Amino acid sequence: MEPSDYSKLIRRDKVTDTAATTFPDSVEIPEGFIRTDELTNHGADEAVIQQMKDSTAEFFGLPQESKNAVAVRGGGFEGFGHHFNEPATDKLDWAECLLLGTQPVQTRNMEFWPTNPPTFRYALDRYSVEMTNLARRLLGFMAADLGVTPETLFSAFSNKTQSMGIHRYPPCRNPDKVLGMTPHTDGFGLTLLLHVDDTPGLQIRRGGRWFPVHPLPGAFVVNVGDVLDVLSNAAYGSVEHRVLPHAERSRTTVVVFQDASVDGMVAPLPELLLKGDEALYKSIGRLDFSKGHLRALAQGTQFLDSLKTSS
Ligand SMILES: O=C(O)CCC(=O)C(=O)O
Ligand SMILES: [Fe+2]
Repeated sequence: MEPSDYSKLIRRDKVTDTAATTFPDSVEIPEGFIRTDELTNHGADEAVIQQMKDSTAEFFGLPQESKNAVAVRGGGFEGFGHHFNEPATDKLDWAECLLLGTQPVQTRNMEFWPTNPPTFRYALDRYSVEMTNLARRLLGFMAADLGVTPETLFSAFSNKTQSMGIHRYPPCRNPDKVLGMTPHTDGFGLTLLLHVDDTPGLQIRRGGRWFPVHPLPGAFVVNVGDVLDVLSNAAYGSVEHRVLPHAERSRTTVVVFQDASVDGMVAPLPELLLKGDEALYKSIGRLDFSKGHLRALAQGTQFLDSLKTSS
């Protein structure tokens, strides 16, 4: 793998359009939305990725009662079902989703890990490790870009929670009437999104407008979450995104969230502040951060705004 390929992702200035996107040349790719469209040699094992895709597609193809074997229970997050329906709008997102905690290994709730298809658990386990490693490679380049030691970012991310959202958005004849996923920013460190098929649907908001992110074969979409936004002291901004359903085709994605914190806190990296940077965010405990993030989502507000030191 060529380091230069990774460093391309980290650029925060103008990134020129590639064939796979619909960003007009004049539009800057949003800060912090570090896309891996040129990065087909990301170093993750293709066989593992393929098995993850195949198992995912097989799982969603099963009859409803099979999928409900791992249905979400009570007020819990993990399991299969309809998550993310916005109480404020009373609208159900046009999606089915399997949510799982995948790392650290000892925190896994295996009752939510499907045994059908029989390859799924194995695929999930191997994919989980590949994504931990891919994130680590990205973090190495981010550290260089931020001017901090790699260990600073590695330790912020190591042994933290990794979770997966495995989504299927069925086709919808009235795509303008519903959303596949409500606008939000991700409430973790780093998000690694794999398109299982080539159906478009993901959009990001920039300057009040929505821009489509088209799937590119063999590439990951890498999204900065709110936690990394704070850790990087706003060098990498998280970006609001949403999913629109497609009129004729279903769309399936596997989304991995790598969490991060420093001594249980979400705060600008001390090493950045030691260099003399002014903290742009207040520090907050990891749990309070989650609560605030969820509350803001329900209210349709931006949680990070409330953490800005200038506000
Ligand atoms: O499926 C997608 O394209 C996006 C999913 C997403 O934004 C999420 O799981 O947070
Ligand atoms: Fe998201």
